[in-house]
Amino acid sequence: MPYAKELRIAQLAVQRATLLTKSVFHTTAKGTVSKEDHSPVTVGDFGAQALIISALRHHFPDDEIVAEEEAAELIANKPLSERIWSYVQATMLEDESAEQELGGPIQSEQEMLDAIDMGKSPGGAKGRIWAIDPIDGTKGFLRGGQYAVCLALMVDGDVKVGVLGCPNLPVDDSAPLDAHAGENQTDAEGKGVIFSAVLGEGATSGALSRGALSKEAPIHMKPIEDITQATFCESVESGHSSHSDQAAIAKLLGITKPSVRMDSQAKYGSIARGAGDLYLRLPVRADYEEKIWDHAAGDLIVREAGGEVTDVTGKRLDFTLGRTLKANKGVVAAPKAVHGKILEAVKQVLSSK
Ligand SMILES: Nc1ncnc2c1ncn2[C@@H]1O[C@H](COP(=O)(O)O)[C@@H](OP(=O)(O)O)[C@H]1O
Ligand SMILES: [Mg+2]
Ligand SMILES: [Mg+2]
Ligand SMILES: [Mg+2]
Repeated sequence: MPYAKELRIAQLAVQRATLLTKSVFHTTAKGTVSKEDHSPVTVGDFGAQALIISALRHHFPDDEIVAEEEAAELIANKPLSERIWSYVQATMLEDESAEQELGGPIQSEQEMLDAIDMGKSPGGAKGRIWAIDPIDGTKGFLRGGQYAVCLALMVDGDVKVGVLGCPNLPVDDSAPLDAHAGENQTDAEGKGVIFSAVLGEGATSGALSRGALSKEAPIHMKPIEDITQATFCESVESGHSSHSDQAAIAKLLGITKPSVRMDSQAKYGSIARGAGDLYLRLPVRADYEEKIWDHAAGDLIVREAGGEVTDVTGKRLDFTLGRTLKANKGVVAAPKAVHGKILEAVKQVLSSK
């Protein structure tokens, strides 16, 4: 299979990073600080990013990396840096050979800070570029809701590999779609799923494990016979996508079921495995540029599962333009057969505003 090594390393790296986020979640002080745009970042985001970048550097030292977080804040905040370092040191895959495969532990706090700062590539249309969102849905993570550790490889601006680690989603692809699923379930009861895709090779899901990778199975979007019976997913945060526009679109399509609100790219994973049907992300602000790390893995996983992903104008998401999706507005993801119909409703709602 093409990109077999990249896929395996990405899956192991995502799996290890989720272990760190889970241990941070179980402490009361998550080291939350507010970034310049007033969004939160935690010990979990920084630590997960350090661990993923260290694994990528070990195997693919010449690849570029576009990652969400940077170390500037930590250089000025030594206690926070030390806390992250203690989690990074303590996190390893329980399977020793898998841990070794990732290149072993980061050697020092400084090396950790350096790793965090290796994600500053401007991105673009040329070469091999990894996109990392160490915790997507940080607000969901803090609430005990959904979040995802996200990693994608782009080659010449085309997403080739995508991996999403979703520690709070049920493993079972046929479990009913429920935004609160993870909240009442333990890991032993089957919580934690990893979604993956390689371009042209399909999409899969498997159990997130604490060690070696688990067995995976192919996933597919659910064919929709009757759009009025569809379930659509949207963000929890009304500041990230327009709940009112999404409700108007659903109404126009005759959808009566309430939306399922969940944070993060767990939405892409959920529709890719047929637990939900549609994902609508209508812009709230005309000037917001979606970040590539918020979409690269999910876009590929949904397309490989039989879906179509475009923006609200019907254009494919364009990952060639740098760290943001400058040429796109919003996201409309649906099974291929009905995407055109959904898009018509989106356009109609937007043009009547
Ligand atoms: N005004 C806005 N419009 C759209 N997305 C936004 C936004 N402000 C922040 N976001 C992004 O929304 C992501 C979460 O998506 P969702 O709403 O689907 O859970 C955040 O990722 P992080 O949590 O990684 O920062 C952040 O990048
Ligand atoms: Mg963020
Ligand atoms: Mg994100
Ligand atoms: Mg994030």
